[in-house]
Amino acid sequence: MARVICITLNPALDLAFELEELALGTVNRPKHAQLEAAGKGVNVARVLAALGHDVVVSGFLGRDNDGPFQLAFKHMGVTDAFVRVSGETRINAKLAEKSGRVTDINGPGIGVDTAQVASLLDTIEQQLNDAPADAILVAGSLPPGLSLPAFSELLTHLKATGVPLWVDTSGEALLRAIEIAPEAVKPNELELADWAGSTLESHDSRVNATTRLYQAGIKQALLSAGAEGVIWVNTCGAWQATPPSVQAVNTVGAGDTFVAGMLHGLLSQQDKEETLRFATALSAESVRHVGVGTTQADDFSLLLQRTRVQHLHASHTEGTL
Ligand SMILES: Nc1ncnc2c1ncn2[C@@H]1O[C@H](COP(=O)(O)OP(=O)(O)O)[C@@H](O)[C@H]1O
Ligand SMILES: O=P(O)(O)OC[C@H]1O[C@](O)(COP(=O)(O)O)[C@@H](O)[C@@H]1O
Repeated sequence: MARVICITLNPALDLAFELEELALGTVNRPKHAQLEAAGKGVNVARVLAALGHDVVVSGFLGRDNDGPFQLAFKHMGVTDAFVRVSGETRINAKLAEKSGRVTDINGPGIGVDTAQVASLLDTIEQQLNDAPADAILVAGSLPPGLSLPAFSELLTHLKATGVPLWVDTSGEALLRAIEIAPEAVKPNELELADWAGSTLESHDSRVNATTRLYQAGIKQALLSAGAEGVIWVNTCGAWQATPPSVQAVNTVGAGDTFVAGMLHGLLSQQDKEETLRFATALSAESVRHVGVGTTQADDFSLLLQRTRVQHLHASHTEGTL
């Protein structure tokens, strides 16, 4: 069992709607709606805790609506080390259609100030004094008020603790994170396209971009591309994983499930291919329903068997690793 600190700087209550088809500019009446404490680090924590790890959740939470989060943390069995700030945590709408298409409406979130960022760092330091951690994850977008230089500074401090730092973010924050060279990053192909300087639609372009991420100093460079699967480049080489074909009902949380699966495998000292197979199968499991993936699904072993993992030919990364 590992101890992991999952930081969500901008958490959310996810309001998931299940619709036949989204009709713009009119009243939609979904068959099903669900409100759940979420945000990238919270979702990763949910999966890791279910897999038996000791998890601390932190970041910034609005004081005025933290009830659903407190309940969720209790249910998950994680330690709540969120810094409370005044106001309400955002609600993100997730509109899932029968076709599998999902429209995300992610609010800006509540503002934080310099003192609250300092308080977050103190909280993490306190957690590390209480007990060592095996990994720190920073996941999701930045809340208003947290500038890019302040984010870089935060990551620099976290990296300086010596605990392997994993980052999953997007936009300018991703570019800043790559500059800091954490242990691992896991963008999707749209999120990495800006940094890569081109779209990442082809397999070769994805392998090249992930290899470049590794060369930029990121020891575990991971790129996900939905149903197309994953590229992973690390010191031992490059791998590709292709998930089994599943009926996609709601893809929200797939990336978070994948990150949690990778952390689980690596922190449990599992073999690399086994780790990648597990994380990919678990993320494919997650898209069949609202929320994160579970190993409790009846057919999980079948999903594992149907996940293809390939050690890429040396020519893909020749002279680079
Ligand atoms: N339609 C799908 N079918 C099967 N697996 C999927 C599908 N969409 C996502 N996944 C799995 O979830 C992982 C993460 O999904 P992706 O959409 O790339 O991440 P993010 O949620 O961060 O955008 C993929 O690498 C894949 O293993
Ligand atoms: O912080 P951001 O980038 O707005 O993302 C937050 C959203 O991402 C999620 O964590 C889902 O992320 P993934 O689909 O990438 O796994 C939602 O729960 C949440 O609403």
